[in-house]
Amino acid sequence: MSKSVKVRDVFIGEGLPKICVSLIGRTSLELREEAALLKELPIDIIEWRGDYFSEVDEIGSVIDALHVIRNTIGNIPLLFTFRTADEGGERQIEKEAYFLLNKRVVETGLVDLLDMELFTDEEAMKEVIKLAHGQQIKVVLSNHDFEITPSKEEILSRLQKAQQLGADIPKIAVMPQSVKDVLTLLDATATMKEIAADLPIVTMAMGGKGAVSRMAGEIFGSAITFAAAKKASAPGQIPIEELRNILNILHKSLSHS
Ligand SMILES: O=C1C[C@@](O)(C(=O)O)C[C@@H](O)[C@@H]1O
Repeated sequence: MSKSVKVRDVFIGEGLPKICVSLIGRTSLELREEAALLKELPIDIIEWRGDYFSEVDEIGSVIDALHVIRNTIGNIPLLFTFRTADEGGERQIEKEAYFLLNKRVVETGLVDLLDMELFTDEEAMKEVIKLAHGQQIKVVLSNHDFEITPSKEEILSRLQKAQQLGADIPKIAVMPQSVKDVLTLLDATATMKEIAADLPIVTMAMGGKGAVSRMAGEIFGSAITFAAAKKASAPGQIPIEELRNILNILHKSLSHS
């Protein structure tokens, strides 16, 4: 039985995969409007994609925007992510600025989860993880491959590396070039679930071919699925209401088996 991760009232890794939707506003005003919209939808977690924010270089503006988001979304768990251009994000950032931003966000205590990219400076990353854990913030260590799907062994080794570095939730997103690649991702997910049974993991194959991986997490072992509100934050995301229905259908089938 795998251990779940509790953020506010949400148990990640138990029951249905949790639906996460990204805030991708460029200004504080846009973020407020988006957050108000998301609050009314059947979602479990909100991700703020800080790399979309036009004032992300100004720590003060980031903190102000965080207050706006937190005040708007109430008790919904908030994940902060700065996705670098190297891994499919909106902009590039110096390593030092990346860690400083993540540290400052953690220090506010306004977020519940923090995403950091796996392939970066490990010492600096460990320091932020320690800081986050001191604030009861859970850490997602992620990796994105927008070109290909690595081998099963490589996917497993990346997820395990995330686990060894102290992730509460290891995550990987890959791009399938074929249907077999989707199977590779699902196979790696199911295997990781068996060998790392005490941690929830998050996996997805992006693009149209990979969409099934965003629906079938409860079967194969992925604990969070990212859905699209008005605009997707990655290729292949499914609209929230449709995804919710599919998750419910698969959940029912599993409880009958
Ligand atoms: O890492 C992820 C997953 C994602 O890339 C996806 O494929 O749904 C979407 C991103 O916003 C998020 O940070």
